[in-house]
Amino acid sequence: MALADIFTRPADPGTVRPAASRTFGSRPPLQGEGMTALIAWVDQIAALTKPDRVHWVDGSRAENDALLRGMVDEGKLIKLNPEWRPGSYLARSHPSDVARTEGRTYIASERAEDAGPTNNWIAPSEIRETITPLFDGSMRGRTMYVVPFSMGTVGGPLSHIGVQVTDSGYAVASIEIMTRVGTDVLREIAGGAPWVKTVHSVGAPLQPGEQDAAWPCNDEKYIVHFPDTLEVWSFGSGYGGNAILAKKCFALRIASVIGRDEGWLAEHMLLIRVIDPAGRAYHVAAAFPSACGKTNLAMLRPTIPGWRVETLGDDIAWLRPGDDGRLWAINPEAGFFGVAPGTGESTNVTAVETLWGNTIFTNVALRPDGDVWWEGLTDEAPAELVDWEGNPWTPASGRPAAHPNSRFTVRAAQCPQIADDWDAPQGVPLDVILFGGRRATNVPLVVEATDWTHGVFMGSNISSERTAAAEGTVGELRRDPFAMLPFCGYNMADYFGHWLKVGQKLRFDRAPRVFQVNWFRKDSDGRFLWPGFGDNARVIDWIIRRVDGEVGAVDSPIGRLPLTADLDVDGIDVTPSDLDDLFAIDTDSWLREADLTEEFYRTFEGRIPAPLWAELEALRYRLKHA
Ligand SMILES: Nc1nc2c(ncn2[C@@H]2O[C@H](COP(=O)(O)OP(=O)(O)OP(=O)(O)O)[C@@H](O)[C@H]2O)c(=O)[nH]1
Ligand SMILES: O=C([O-])CC(=O)C(=O)O
Ligand SMILES: [Mn+2]
Repeated sequence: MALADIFTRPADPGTVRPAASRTFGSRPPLQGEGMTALIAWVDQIAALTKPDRVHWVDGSRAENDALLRGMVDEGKLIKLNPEWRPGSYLARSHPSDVARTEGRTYIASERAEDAGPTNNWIAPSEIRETITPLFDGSMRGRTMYVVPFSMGTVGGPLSHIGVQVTDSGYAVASIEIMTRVGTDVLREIAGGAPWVKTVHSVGAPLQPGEQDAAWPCNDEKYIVHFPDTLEVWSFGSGYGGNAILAKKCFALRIASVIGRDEGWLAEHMLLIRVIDPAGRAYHVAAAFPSACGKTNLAMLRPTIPGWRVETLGDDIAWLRPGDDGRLWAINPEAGFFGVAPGTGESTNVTAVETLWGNTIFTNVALRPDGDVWWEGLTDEAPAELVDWEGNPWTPASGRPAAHPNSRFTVRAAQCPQIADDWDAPQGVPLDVILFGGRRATNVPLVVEATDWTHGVFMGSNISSERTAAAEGTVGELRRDPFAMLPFCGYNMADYFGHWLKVGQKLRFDRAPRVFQVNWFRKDSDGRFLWPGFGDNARVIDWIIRRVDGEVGAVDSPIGRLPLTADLDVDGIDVTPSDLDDLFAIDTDSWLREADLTEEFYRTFEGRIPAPLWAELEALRYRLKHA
């Protein structure tokens, strides 16, 4: 018996895994117009990509086990020692395929102005001419998997369905963790539910008898979105956001366009329920750029007594105004694709506990005992490791053992503090929205927006230092409005306008309150001024007390700041002078930021909504007259 058979997955309240009852991988005998259209589309893609086999994925345990076992046999996954990490695997990507490739990511809307200046626009006909020959025969020698998935509970009022065809077993296994996969989704499609078409090929056809690579991919990469026809075509990469098309491609880029047309918002946000010492519950959504702390805040363990956080989502939230004038949110995903480095007992113990088993790790280091390791998991590195590229490693090697963008993929239901109702179809009503980024200077620990429009202005101005989550120079400051710069599927000026419009649908006294936070401010020696992680609960505490009207605030040119006495810093190493530095507002720097905002707004050639220009002028006025 294979090890994979011994270690069964724990009961998972998030999904019902159906039994594999019919011929393995064959198309289920469902009828209906929707099914006919799906079959025709699958046939068409197969005719183009020419796989050896087509496998319809049913999401069953048996199927998943067979897939993973096959990948181990082919050398594509390393099975971890089940004594330490049951049901878990390590994948090592090609060194050229370790992050999203934003330069190769396109929005192919009919009109260039619909994509806007922040996206790589390309004409649909032109890019189809470029990529069709690449997909022609691209799956030769491989299996083409047909993966029906739902974002949000199957059939839920905020949910949306997609189908990914892919020639990557790694992508299939990841989608099975990150979304709800199965025949119940096909039943929805058969019954006429609309669905998004997503096509993925690693772009590495095999000649008969040719030995496959451990991580097949292609130097040429194209991640192309067609918002007008609700399609995604991704070629050449097997990595996360490039290959799990349900995630950034569908649930953000395509969904943002659907949301624009239907009156809701698809956002790069974590989602939590915060419970105060009196037992009152509040819902908080927070938008931070990639690798800026969403997963960490989503799994927060407050260091202040009496407070509790329940996890609802760690990366994506879909927000919709309800009939009650509140803004309702769901997490459309079913798993976490989290950054490994920096995840440890002292920073995010919840994540460490979530990863006990049933996890796919990508590009972390391997221990001699068959478990995994990455920088920050423990204070001290093991004496001997195999690094993410498969080479021997010791602490003296002078390079990281795990890739800085190495990741874990694990089901949400495995998180020890997941909310019981995390997949409730109607979602939760939001009390607070946070915007944040990684800023060594200028941006205070927390500042409150005066109203919705000011909050939208704040969101449109988020900038952050670049991280390893995408290609580019780490540390360089870039503007990342709403943490959506790489993920908004349409013109960002229109997107800002859409945010203003959504605000008008909310009852003014029930709209979420908006705050900007920055856990990453440093002193002149480059030391973080704020301890972060579990102590971020202290900032949340202040925010919740603001929402309840229990504490006042100080008006500043950029928004409302806490009165120093109201921020609970009992028992942490934050001096009064640190606090001054955390909240210092340098007028000249902010005036320069305002100039940069103007420069940024001007790139949209007249499309920025007037209320945001008014906010900018008001900010300048306040700064000059402070
Ligand atoms: N100094 C400091 N670092 C933090 C804090 N929260 C998170 N980090 C670090 O920031 C990095 C990324 O954190 P994540 O929570 O994985 O970021 P994310 O926003 O979920 O990233 P994506 O999955 O790429 O969207 C990790 O190395 C964390 O250790 C904090 O409060 N303070
Ligand atoms: O999409 C990815 O590859 C990883 C991710 O979550 C991000 O970059 O925000
Ligand atoms: Mn994350």
